[in-house]
This record gives sequence, structure tokens and C-alpha cells, in this order.
Amino acid sequence: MAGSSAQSSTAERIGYISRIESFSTCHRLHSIHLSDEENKEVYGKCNNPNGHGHNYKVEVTVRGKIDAKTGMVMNLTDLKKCIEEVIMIPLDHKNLDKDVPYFTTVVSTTENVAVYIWDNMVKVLPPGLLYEIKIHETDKNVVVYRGE
Ligand SMILES: Nc1nc2c(c(=O)[nH]1)N=C([C@H](O)[C@H](O)COP(=O)(O)OP(=O)(O)OP(=O)(O)O)CN2
Ligand SMILES: [Zn+2]
Repeated sequence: MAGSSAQSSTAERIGYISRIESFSTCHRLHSIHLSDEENKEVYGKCNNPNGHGHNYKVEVTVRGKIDAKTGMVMNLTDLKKCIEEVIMIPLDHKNLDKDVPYFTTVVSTTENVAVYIWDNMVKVLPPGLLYEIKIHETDKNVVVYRGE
């Protein structure tokens, strides 16, 4: 029958919604757990003492019930505010290693940038909603972190 489905219209449905933002930073890949020689060996050109820059694209995805009354998993306007607070204000146009205390001891790989964003995003989002942080470091390098 036209319009019928396995789930009735009153059943709970789960949606995934994402917001994408871009931010620019500079950094240097250099681990305090490695010697200078090992850092050069592991990170190569990315260990350049004066750093290098990226225009990152980050996708923040939340997963949850599509509210029957509002039709939303969460209001994207609220997600935008969270991204501003957690990503744009602390990271955009910053030197990751020098301006963000977290990266004083943690090497600023994109994996660790994703963990940093996850750990701070869960603090401002409703419990259990954050699903994924995806960062495009370059057009070719993409990192996904799901809090595992
Ligand atoms: N596992 C990781 N590996 C690397 C990271 C990282 O964050 N995690 N980061 C870097 C460098 O910081 C840098 O991003 C690499 O840049 P680059 O090699 O220039 O990027 P592309 O591969 O996209 O550039 P092409 O030279 O055009 O291929 C290195 N590794
Ligand atoms: Zn880099």
C-alpha cells in the first residue's frame, strides 16, 4: 500500500545530523616523548621548527531521536553555538601548540585534535548525543573519532 512502511509514523526514529565548519591554524608535529632525531624521523617535513598551516574542515555529527513534536534531533542553531564555543573561539587563527594549553604536552596530530574537540564537545551537548567528529586536515587526509 502506498505510504506504508515497516515503522508507523508514531514510532521513534533515529536521525544523524551534522554541521560543518572551517578553521585555520598552524602547528608543528613534535612529540615530547621522542628525541629530536626521532621527531625528525617520524614527522619529517611536519617537524619543521617554524611550523606549517592548515585550513581544517570539521564535521560534527549528533545522533538521536527525531522528536515527534519538533521534528529535530537537536536544533542546528544550538549545535552552531556549541561549535563556536568549542572549536572556533579556541582554535581558529591560533597556533595549536602555543595557544592551546592541551597541546603543550599532546602532539597536535589531527587524531588528537579530533579527541580534543570530542572531549570538549561532550561537555556542552546534551548527554549521549555526540556521534562523530570528522576532520579534513587537507583534501586528502581525513580523521574520524567516535569517542572510543
Ligand atoms: N596520522 C597522521 N599523520 C600525519 C598527520 C596527522 O595529523 N596524523 N599530519 C601530518 C602533517 O601535519 C600534514 O598534515 C601532512 O601534510 P601533507 O603531507 O602536505 O598533506 P597531503 O598528504 O594532503 O599533501 P600532498 O603532499 O599533496 O599529498 C603528516 N602525517
Ligand atoms: Zn600539519
